Amino acid sequence: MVEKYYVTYNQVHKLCQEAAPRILNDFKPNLMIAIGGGGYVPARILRSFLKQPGAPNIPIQAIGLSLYEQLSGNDPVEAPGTKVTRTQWLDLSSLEMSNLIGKNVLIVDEVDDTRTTLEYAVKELEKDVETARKQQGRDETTTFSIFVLHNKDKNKKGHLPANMLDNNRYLAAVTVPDVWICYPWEATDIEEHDRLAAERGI
Ligand SMILES: O=P(O)(O)OC[C@H]1O[C@H](OP(=O)(O)OP(=O)(O)O)[C@H](O)[C@@H]1O
Ligand SMILES: Nc1nc2[nH]cnc2c(=O)[nH]1
Repeated sequence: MVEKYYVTYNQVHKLCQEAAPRILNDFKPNLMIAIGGGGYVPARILRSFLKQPGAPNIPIQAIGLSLYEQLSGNDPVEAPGTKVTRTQWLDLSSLEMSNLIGKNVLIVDEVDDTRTTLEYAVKELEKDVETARKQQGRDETTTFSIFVLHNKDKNKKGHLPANMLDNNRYLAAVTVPDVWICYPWEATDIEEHDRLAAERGI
């Protein structure tokens, strides 16, 4: 049986709060790309902590990527599928893509497990932005950084660009062992979830 860690909304909120100064100082994001569904809530919480007086909110764009499938009816633990499925992507022909050119883009997800999803997101976004940049004849560099709530300390199947890791453009709020993390937005009984978090949270 895989060990489960229960995380509360409060903990997620505080992890975003604690990470925000480093993100502002080092990544200086102009916009966030949340990987749905798990990246949406942290991205929205983070936006409030990244807000600078007098400046507008940092926009959040969304992509939907799915790799995991539920193992059995009521067990929250899921198994990785064989390929990443795009359930939502940026519109390549629209402002969405040209908005990324020359910007500091922060990719947000809740968990880095096998790293397959993040590898896919970074590769595909870099490729599409480069295509848009060339099409528009622009000469600006787009810089991607990553924020996740939890990174699992394990051998990764997926890989991130060396310059992203070398330049510290990857931030995990917490590094955890290879356990299954249960997030509050997945709970169907939040009171029970919070009870379990109090008993055996991180
Ligand atoms: O590092 P990896 O092994 O790729 O796993 C991480 C991904 O798995 C989860 O997504 P999931 O496929 O469950 O989709 P969901 O967010 O819509 O639930 C999670 O939200 C990450 O995106
Ligand atoms: N909820 C959840 N989703 C995941 N996707 C990959 N690993 C995990 C995990 O530990 N918890």
